[in-house]
Amino acid sequence: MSNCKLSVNINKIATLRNSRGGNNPDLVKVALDCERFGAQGITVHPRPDERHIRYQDVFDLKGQIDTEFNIEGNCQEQKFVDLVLANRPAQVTLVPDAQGQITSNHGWDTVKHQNYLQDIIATFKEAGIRVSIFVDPNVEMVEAAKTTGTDRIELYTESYATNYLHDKEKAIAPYIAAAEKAKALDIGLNAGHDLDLNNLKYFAENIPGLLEVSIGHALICDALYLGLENTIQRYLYQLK
Ligand SMILES: CC(=O)[C@@H](O)[C@H](O)COP(=O)(O)O
Ligand SMILES: NCC(=O)COP(=O)(O)O
Repeated sequence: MSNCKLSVNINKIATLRNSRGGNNPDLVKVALDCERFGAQGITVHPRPDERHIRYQDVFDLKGQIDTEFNIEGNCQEQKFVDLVLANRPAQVTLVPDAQGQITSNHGWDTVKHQNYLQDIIATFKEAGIRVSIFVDPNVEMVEAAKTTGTDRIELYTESYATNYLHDKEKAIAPYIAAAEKAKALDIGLNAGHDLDLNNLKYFAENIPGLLEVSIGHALICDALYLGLENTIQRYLYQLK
C-alpha cells in the first residue's frame, strides 16, 4: 500500500465558475465533495490575475477543509505571501511563475535563488506552515534545495507526462535520480503537473518516498465523463 496522498487541485472548478460570474459550481462545495469522495488534500494556485482561484476563495476554503490544504503560488508576489500567512494552510508550495504565464512551466533554480529561498522559506516555517518548493528533476537543484531549509520539494512532472507516451523508462529516469537524492538528504517528496490516469501508476510505483501528488487539469477533465466521485476513486486506485 502506497503512502502517497492525492491532493485534488480545484483551479479548473474556479475557471468554470468564473466564466459566468455567479457561484456555479460552488468551489467550497466541490472541495468538500472531493474530500467526501476520498481526496486526502485540496490544492489551489491563486494567480495575480485571479483568472481561476480568487484570493477570497482561499479564505472561504480555509475554514471548511478538513484534509490537507495546499496553497501553491509565486512568493515573489507580496500579495501571495500575505494571503498564505493570513490563512496558515498545512502546506505552501512555492512556484517561480512569471506574470501572465498560462500555467507553471519550470522549477526553481535553487542555486541562483538560494538566499532568497532561505529567507522566504524561514518566513513561512516560522508561521508553522510546511514548505514545499517546485523543482525540475535535476539532482543539482535537489541538492541545493536542502540548504534552503525547505521541508519538501515538488517535482515538476510535465516532462515525465510528455515523454511517458514515447518511452516511459527514459521519462522517469531523471525523477528516480532526483527522488533518490531527496531521500538521501531527508527532503520530503511531492510531485505534480500533467499527471493523469494513464501515467500516475507507473510514476507512483517507481518513485521512492513519494508523499503526495497534486492533480487538477486531467482529473477535472476525466470527471466530465466519469463523474467526480468515480474519478477520484480511480486516481486513488492508481496510488494503491
Ligand atoms: C504548480 C503546478 O504544477 C501547476 O500545475 C498548477 O498548480 C496548475 O496551475 P494552473 O491550473 O493555473 O495551470
Ligand atoms: N502541483 C500541480 C497541480 O496542482 C496540478 O497540476 P495539473 O494536474 O493541473 O497539471
